[in-house]
Amino acid sequence: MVVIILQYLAMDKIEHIGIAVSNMDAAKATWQSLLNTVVYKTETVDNEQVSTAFLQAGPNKIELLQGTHPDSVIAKFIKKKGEGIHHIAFAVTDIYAEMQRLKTEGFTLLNNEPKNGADNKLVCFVHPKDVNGVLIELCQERIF
Ligand SMILES: CC[C@H](C(=O)O)C(=O)SCCNC(=O)CCNC(=O)[C@H](O)C(C)(C)COP(=O)(O)OP(=O)(O)OC[C@H]1O[C@@H](n2cnc3c(N)ncnc32)[C@H](O)[C@@H]1OP(=O)(O)O
Ligand SMILES: [Co+2]
Repeated sequence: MVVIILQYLAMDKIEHIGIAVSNMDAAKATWQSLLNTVVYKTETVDNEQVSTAFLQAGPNKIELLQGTHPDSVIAKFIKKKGEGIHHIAFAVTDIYAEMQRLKTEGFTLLNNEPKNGADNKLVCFVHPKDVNGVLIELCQERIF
C-alpha cells in the first residue's frame, strides 16, 4: 500500500520540453522539418503572455513558446539568454499533493495555487535556483 502511495506522489514522466523562440512561424517550420511531423495544437495563454505550439515526437512533446508582450517571461528570458530550452515539464497525478510534497522538500514554488496552462493542464512552476538552474513545470490533466 505504501508503494502505491509513494508512486502516487511522484513525477510520472516528462510531459513536455518548453523551448523559448523569438519567431514562432520560423520555429514551427524548423521543428516540423526536424521531427518530420506537424504542429498539432497552437494556443495562446493570456495569463502567461505566451503563444504556444505543440509537436509530438513519439511519446514526447515539444512546446514552442513566444512572448506575446515585451514584458512577458519568455521575452525577458530571450533578452537575457537568447532562444533555447526554457523549462522541463513533468506530468503529475495530483498537482496539489505534489506541490505540498515539494514545499516540504524545500523547493520554491512560483505559484501557491495551480494555474491554467496550455494543452488542457493545471500547472505549477518550481524556481530554477533550487533545481540546478532548470525551471521545472508540473502538469496535471484538467478534467473539465
Ligand atoms: C503555462 C503555459 C505553458 C504551459 O506549459 O502550460 C508554459 O509553460 S508558460 C512558460 C512561461 N511561464 C513561466 O515560465 C512561469 C514561471 N517563470 C517565472 O516565474 C519566471 O520566469 C522566473 C521566476 C523563473 C524568473 O523570473 P524573474 O523575473 O526572476 O527573471 P530574472 O531574469 O530576474 O531571473 C531570475 C534568475 O532566474 C534565471 N532564470 C529565469 N528564467 C529561467 C529559466 N527558464 N531557466 C533557468 N533559469 C532561469 C535567470 O537567469 C536569473 O538567474 P541569475 O543567475 O540571477 O541571472
Ligand atoms: Co510548459
